Amino acid sequence: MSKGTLFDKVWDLHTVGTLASGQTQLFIGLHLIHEVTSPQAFAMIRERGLKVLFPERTVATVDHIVPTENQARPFADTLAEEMMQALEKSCQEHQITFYNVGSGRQGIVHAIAPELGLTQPGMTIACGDSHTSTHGAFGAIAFGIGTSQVRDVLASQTLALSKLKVRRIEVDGTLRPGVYAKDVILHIIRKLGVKGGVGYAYEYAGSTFEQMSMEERMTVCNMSIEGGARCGYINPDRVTYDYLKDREFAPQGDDWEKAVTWWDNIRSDADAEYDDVVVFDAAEIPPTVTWGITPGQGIGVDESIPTPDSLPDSERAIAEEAYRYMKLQPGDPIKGTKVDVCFIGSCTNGRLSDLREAAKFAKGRQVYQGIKAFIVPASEQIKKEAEAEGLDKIFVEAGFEWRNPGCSMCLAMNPDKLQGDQISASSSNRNFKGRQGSSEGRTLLMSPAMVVAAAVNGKVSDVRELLP
Ligand SMILES: CC(C)[C@H](C(=O)O)[C@@H](O)C(=O)O
Repeated sequence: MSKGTLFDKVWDLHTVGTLASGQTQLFIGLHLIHEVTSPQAFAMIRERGLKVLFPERTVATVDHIVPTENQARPFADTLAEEMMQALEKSCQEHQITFYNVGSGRQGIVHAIAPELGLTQPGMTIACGDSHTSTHGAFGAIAFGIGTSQVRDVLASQTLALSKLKVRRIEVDGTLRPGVYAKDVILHIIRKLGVKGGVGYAYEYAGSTFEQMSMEERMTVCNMSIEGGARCGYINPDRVTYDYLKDREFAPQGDDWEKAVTWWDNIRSDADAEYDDVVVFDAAEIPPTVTWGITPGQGIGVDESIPTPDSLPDSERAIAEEAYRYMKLQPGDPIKGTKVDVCFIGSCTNGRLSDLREAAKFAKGRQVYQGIKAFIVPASEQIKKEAEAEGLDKIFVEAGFEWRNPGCSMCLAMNPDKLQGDQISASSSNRNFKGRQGSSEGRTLLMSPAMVVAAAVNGKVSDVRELLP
């Protein structure tokens, strides 16, 4: 095996050859598909009379368009119903495993592949979805692709790609109470910028990530793309193996031990060389909230919205645009900003540990009058497990709605949308203009615990004040 970073090793091991363009033809071990970016890819396959080369390496589910309330078919939204039917038909035609609504395994694609044990260290994983970087939490090289690349993977199980540089992002120390994985990644993006990672894979290393659970690691890797990095990963370790052991598609019996030995070998070597290294101190990371229209416009909950003169030249224009769109004043504290809607869910923060943490703060409290607050588990399995623990009851008693799994109001391709210029406290990953279903809707990104704090106070609040 070659020496170097995990990225280098996995890349080399999956290289089929070098193309005339100079790009690498890279073998993709696991291909995940959903209803939004696959229909045209299948149409192109049909037009060219091609077939899916390795149907057993593609797994499908439906997530973006699924209603979280009334899931009766046909869906009321005809476009959603068409996408659903197209996926059902294509999967049947090409013998692709499809985890449909009600299968017990449906959910956001980035939640179900790990929970089924499909996502494993050392793999190359692609999906027509930018948040595919999530799977890097397992030490896989996983990235989002466009529809024509979905076609390429279906037809050839390979992609034409240029190799990325690797930046090691080291965070050391213990997070302070009320500070979560979400705050870590929002802080990294705040410091390195939304374009800082362009051309890089991010390797997250250091004791802070080592102490994190797999679900927390997924939250971090998930938002790599929001920092401009096509993929982000964490070297596999005991935490990774404990999570994977005995999952349905994880190696079993003798194969398990062989796999662990192999996974240990693909970790970055201690003397690996990086194109860049950045170091952060965990103790300096505050509960973070975005105030603007990019995930890089984040501040500590007790900070004020930055004034133009406090910003570097390169950030002023986007800040001006953000003040206008968000209807927020530079210099004002973010704490106390009134919110209308509170959303907990998404591939970033809709997992069981997120719901458990949110429930701790919701227990015995009440959603503030007039606030719409709802919880969307990321998968059917998460929903079932949460219900078995009684988390749904805690939320409902506190005044939250308890919904069915899907991407929901992260991007509002289903009926869950903001109205007019409503402002949301959201555990999702993007605060772009119009992201949550209304062309004037405003999004404040934060951790699930911070969303609960906003829900019970009706305004942006510091979750540390709710700590026991
Ligand atoms: C629909 C899909 C192409 C899109 C993405 O790639 O990220 C979506 O998941 C998102 O989060 O905006």
